[in-house]
Amino acid sequence: MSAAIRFSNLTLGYDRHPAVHHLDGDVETGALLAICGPNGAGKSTLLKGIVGALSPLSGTVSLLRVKTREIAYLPQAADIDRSFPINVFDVVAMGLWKRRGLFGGISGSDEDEIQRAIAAVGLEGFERRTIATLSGGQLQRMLFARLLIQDAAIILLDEPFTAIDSKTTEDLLDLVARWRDEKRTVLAVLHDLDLVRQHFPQTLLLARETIARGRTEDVLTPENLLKARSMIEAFDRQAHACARAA
Ligand SMILES: Nc1ncnc2c1ncn2[C@@H]1O[C@H](COP(=O)(O)OP(=O)(O)OP(=O)(O)O)[C@@H](O)[C@H]1O
Repeated sequence: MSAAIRFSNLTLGYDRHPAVHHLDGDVETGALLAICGPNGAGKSTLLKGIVGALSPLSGTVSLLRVKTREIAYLPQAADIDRSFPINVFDVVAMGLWKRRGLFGGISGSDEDEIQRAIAAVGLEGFERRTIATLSGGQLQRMLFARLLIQDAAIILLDEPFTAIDSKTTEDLLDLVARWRDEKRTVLAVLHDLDLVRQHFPQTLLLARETIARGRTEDVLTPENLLKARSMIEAFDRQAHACARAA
């Protein structure tokens, strides 16, 4: 298997304060990789680095044989402005713009594709509903329909199943399995370790730096999880000490 993403001594952060340190290694094409770790471990920061929303403080993240526009990214639900007056059909249609260009227009066959994606996530009949009127689960289904339309080689999901009921989670996990069968590379930030163990063969455990990566059953051991938690707690204590000294 060839690599899709390569990290080389990658450090990412904000205002020159590192949040992810010295990350090395490859993500294989077609991998189904969970990114786990305590709050503040740098998981979302890593996705932002991969998608190019955050430039490295040092080191590199390289996309191999894939262009940035071939990445689809689902941010945390909290990052989405639900007051924006737009309906479900138009949000899903936005998944096309990287393929068609901003002023490309939507053809009849595009409309069919959008309709199929809406049906695939179980939202038929919701096309003209504004996003403010959707439940949390319906909103997430809509965003998965947009990911389907993007037809991306690499798919990044940031806490896709948080606050989503078990039926919706199962339906969306079926789409993730479909992407795996299509040999797309999927990276998902997840907190539910049982779900990771059941559905994600590979895991990267982060605590600002790599604690472990590889087969999920080898990574999510009590020892590694304890180590990750202690590293984050030690870092937080340091940060408080610094703040007091300042
Ligand atoms: N925009 C930002 N500006 C400054 N610091 C930030 C910013 N976003 C995140 N951070 C900091 O970077 C660190 C890593 O945050 P990140 O959101 O990547 O963690 P996470 O592992 O995704 O956490 P969670 O599980 O809570 O979502 C944290 O200390 C956080 O406070």
